[in-house]
Amino acid sequence: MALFLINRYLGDENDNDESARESRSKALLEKLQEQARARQQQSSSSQKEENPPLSDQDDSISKKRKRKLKDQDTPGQGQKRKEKQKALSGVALELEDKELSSEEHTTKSSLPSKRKRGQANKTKQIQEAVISSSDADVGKRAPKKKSEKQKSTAADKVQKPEKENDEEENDEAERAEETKEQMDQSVENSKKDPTQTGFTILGGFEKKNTPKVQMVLPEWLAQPDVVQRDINKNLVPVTSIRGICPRLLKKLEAHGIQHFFPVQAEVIPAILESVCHGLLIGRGGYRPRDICVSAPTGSGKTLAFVIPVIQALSQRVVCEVRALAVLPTKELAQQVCKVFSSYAEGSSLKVVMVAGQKSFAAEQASLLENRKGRSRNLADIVVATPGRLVDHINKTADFSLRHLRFLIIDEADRMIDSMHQSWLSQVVKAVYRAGSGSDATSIFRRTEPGPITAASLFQPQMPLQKLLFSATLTQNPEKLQQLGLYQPRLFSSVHSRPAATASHAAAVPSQPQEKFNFPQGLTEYYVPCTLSKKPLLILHFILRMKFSPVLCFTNSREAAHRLFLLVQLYGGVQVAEFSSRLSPNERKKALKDFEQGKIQLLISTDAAARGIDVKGVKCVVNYDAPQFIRTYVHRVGRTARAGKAGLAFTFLLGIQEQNFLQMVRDAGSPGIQKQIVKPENLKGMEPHYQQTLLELENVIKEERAKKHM
Ligand SMILES: Nc1ncnc2c1ncn2[C@@H]1O[C@H](COP(=O)(O)OP(=O)(O)OP(=O)(O)O)[C@@H](O)[C@H]1O
Repeated sequence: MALFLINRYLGDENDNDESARESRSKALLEKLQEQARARQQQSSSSQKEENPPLSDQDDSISKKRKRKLKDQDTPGQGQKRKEKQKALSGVALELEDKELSSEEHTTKSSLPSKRKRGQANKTKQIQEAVISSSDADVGKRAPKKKSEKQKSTAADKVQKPEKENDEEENDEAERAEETKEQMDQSVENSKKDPTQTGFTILGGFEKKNTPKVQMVLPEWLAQPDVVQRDINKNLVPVTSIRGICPRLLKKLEAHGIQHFFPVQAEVIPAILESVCHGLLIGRGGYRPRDICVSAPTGSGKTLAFVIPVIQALSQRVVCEVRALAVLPTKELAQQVCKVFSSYAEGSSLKVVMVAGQKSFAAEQASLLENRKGRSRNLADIVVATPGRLVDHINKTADFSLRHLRFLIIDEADRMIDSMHQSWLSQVVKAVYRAGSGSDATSIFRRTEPGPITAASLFQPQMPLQKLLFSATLTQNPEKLQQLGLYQPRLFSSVHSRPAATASHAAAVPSQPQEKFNFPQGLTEYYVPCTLSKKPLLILHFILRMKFSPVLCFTNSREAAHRLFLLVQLYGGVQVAEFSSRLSPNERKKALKDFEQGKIQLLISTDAAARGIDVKGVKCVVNYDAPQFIRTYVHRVGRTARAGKAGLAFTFLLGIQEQNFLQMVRDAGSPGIQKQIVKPENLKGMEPHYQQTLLELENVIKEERAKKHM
């Protein structure tokens, strides 16, 4: 093979006379060897002088390689190899000389050491090429590894036996290891003294204790007007609140209300005060402050806005939309509309609901009437869900909010979460939209409030006052900021958080656990259980413990439906479900039946978790543990309302216990107790329950089949 290469170099590869070619080659070889040896001696002595470490390295590598190959060779092969290597060294040097002479023109200026290093490397490459081909001759070529294929060094272009590759890889690894050690050392040194290496190390790998960002609450959030939690001990006679007309007092009496609850006693006077000089301006001639209320579930927040709004609007002359209450669900809108209507009864005020309970056209007809080509407003107070409200703003011609004085946002934290629907910005736009005709030129024309100047105070403006209510109002200023509140005033029964204000600069830890208030009459329990025993437990609560009516919450409508079917099949319990599976009318009927005591167990999704006021619910069961504390607060708040007593049970799987209990305690629960239901108490129900499970499978199959038909 070596001879073939020489021949090829000499341009004789097509020569067919094998013996002649060989003798010519041998003669040439000997001649070349002579020359090469002389030159090699000359060059190696000068190389050693100039660059000893590199040549030493190369030498040691080639020595190692030779030793290894020698070990692998058979005696005959060894002899052959020696001959070939001899020949090769001569040829290689001849080649080098040729290449170098052409290179010399271009690289004369380069350093001699570089040139010699290049020579040595080339020699090595050619040697390797010849050695590998000789190995191939003796049938020792190993298949190339995938990873090796990817390497694109010059040596790789020539195939190498695997062992040789391995050796090179080892050498590479050794060199890489050394380089790494050197780098590590330099990093260490530079850490101690950056000037030593000349490099500045950016960033640090060690963990630093960065001080936490402290959240500072705005003053109005940190220092609220305190609302007493205990309803029963802080009742205020209705007659002691000034500004409520006799008609309203009579209405209150008719509803059996002689005393205001604490939240009502605080908030009603505050709202009435903002309209004491009429609807145009607030106290002292200034724009009234917005009001935020955070008070426990069932503490009477609805009347806290219904009474003052009706009182404020009772003097109005022309019917225009002056109050708008926005609620997250149809059921809640219906409930609030009912309260407004009952207290507006007997006055000239009109209350209209736009929540999708009726057709769009029917809602339009209840908002406006057309008389002799002129449309007339029919609503003073509109109670709406955000979606339907936006539809009317955009699609109902002449539906105007230009006279809106009160914007009530009930379940405010939930409504903030639905801000992405941009309903609030649409409402605000509609409020300040320029009217037509006399409206546009009127001195009472509304413009969006800007900075207070002499000119802005000169023109009286109808202010838009926002009233926010929730049992779990967020204290996150960023979230509240989305509502664009004007000098807000907070009424809150939550005062367990450390008070901090920008002016006092007292810090509150960032991301603090929000605290909520639980109704005073509520007793909380958790029941450890397994997944399969949950249905038995709920049956046990109603059939054995005689808890009724029970409002039971699941985490999905599918779970609610399955449990409903199971209890129905088991028998002996008046049960209904309440979820988005049902039509609005079916849901309305379920709630009504439950309230009237026709239903013992109402199985619901979180659709009924907020705001729903069903009188007489003695017990709430969290069949599925709620994932969020707000959901828990609202669910358990369906009982223990208006200062009454109530029980809340949460079924907990072993895996849920720790996290759930921690979450409830952190939120400020007065205490959740463990309630164990012994397995023997459920045993008697099990055979029938197993039977029911089999029936349930068939019923579900039938339902599915019907659905796919
Ligand atoms: N002053 C009062 N005296 C007696 N009962 C009252 C009084 N005020 C309100 N209630 C009754 O208390 C119950 C709860 O009131 P309401 O629904 O307004 O509570 P809430 O604070 O809005 O609760 P939630 O946060 O769950 O919506 C209602 O049934 C209501 O009729």
